[in-house]
Amino acid sequence: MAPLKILICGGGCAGPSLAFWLARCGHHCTIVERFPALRASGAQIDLRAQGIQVAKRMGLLDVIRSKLVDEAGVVMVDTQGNSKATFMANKSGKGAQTGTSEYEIMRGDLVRILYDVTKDNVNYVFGKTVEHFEQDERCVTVHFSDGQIDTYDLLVGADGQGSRIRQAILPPDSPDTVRRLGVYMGYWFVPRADTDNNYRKMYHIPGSRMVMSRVHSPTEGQAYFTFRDDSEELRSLLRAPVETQKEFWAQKFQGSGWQTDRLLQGMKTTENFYCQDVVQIRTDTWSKGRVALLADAAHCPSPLSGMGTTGALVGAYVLAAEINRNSNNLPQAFANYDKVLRPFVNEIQKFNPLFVTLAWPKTSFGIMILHFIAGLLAFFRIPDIVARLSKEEKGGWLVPEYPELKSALQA
Ligand SMILES: Cc1cc2nc3c(=O)[nH]c(=O)nc-3n(C[C@H](O)[C@H](O)[C@H](O)COP(=O)(O)OP(=O)(O)OC[C@H]3O[C@@H](n4cnc5c(N)ncnc54)[C@H](O)[C@@H]3O)c2cc1C
Repeated sequence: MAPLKILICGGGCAGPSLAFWLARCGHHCTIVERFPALRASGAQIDLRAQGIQVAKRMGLLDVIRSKLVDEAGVVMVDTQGNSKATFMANKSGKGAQTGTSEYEIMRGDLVRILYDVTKDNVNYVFGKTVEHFEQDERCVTVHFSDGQIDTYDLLVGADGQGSRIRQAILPPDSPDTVRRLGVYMGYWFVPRADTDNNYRKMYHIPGSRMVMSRVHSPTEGQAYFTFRDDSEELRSLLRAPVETQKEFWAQKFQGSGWQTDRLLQGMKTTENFYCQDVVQIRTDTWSKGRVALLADAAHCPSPLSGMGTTGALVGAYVLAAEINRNSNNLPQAFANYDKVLRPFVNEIQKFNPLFVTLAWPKTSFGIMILHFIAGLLAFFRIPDIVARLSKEEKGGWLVPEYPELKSALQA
């Protein structure tokens, strides 16, 4: 079969994972990334469940292990920093992961790992994007932001939850694909304090607010500020200049106890600042003609799920295999991709809205109840026992075998 000429829009976690497999199968891949350089930023992400198996099949587990963040578990604290409940990571190698995965890694480190294993046989173009495209039964003609025009056998949108490729292929009357979960989140890096240890700290504040801190290096940590609000007005905050966004977080949390003021102080000078409306992407349309969507662009499960990166690695593996198997028949490739992956995606997107109400209590009384219940569960080690007795594979979905990908890797 003739190799395909493939354009992937987005050089985050999913785009390079897809190119990893396709390039090894002999296809010609170009990745266009809007950011002017490798966007190796972001906070701590985790690899879980079937994502660990795919990373293993990519031969990347050892290099990922060498970059893991040492996080022992999660502690809920009160205003004085006293522990109210502690949940340990399950590092026994048996059963399922708990809130802290065995594979916690900084997003920047994973992006760099994926870039390093693809840069020699994938063409990366930074500071450029797809302005628009048109397609017929023979090719996709892509118009780039620098005025260049080129044709490809296929185009993949791996451009994250706000995907412009998705917006271009979805039918105009398609139901709302962005499901807002009613939580806003801002996170940034802060200098590590002497009192910081390798536990993630979680501090609840009346007014449905919650702050988390974790550390990832001898000198640096991360602050996560979150609150529950499903009003529309705040959405414009995400489009405001960074200084306005910072002002917002400072006003909303200043003087709220525990270490919030120290973490807000760190925000003023941080170079790693990121804000988001917590959403899921749900759509029945993952492809149109010669254009397909991948990972967050197709099925972002939300950061609350801890499954975004796993979804990216697993989705890239399935899409690459189906494109490679059906390179003469792309509609078949995309239909198989949907059929094989959809049950896994349905599993990682399972979400009960009650979780948000319970996890961000509104009043001091609500926080007291949360601490009491969490304390009981932690005391009897219920999450730990449940995790050890559970299966890691989400929903029992097994990563499909594609022997040709394995052979391509060994070649
Ligand atoms: C800067 C950043 C920080 C993040 N931090 C966290 C975090 O701390 N915790 C967490 O759970 N998740 C985080 N995420 C999301 C997480 O990486 C993804 O949920 C997950 O890894 C799935 O990967 P993805 O490749 O689909 O999306 P992403 O990793 O979001 O990658 C999408 C890529 O596409 C690029 N892009 C977007 N639009 C265009 C365009 N029009 N043209 C070309 N390129 C485009 C983006 O710059 C990005 O490099 C972050 C994402 C980004 C971009």
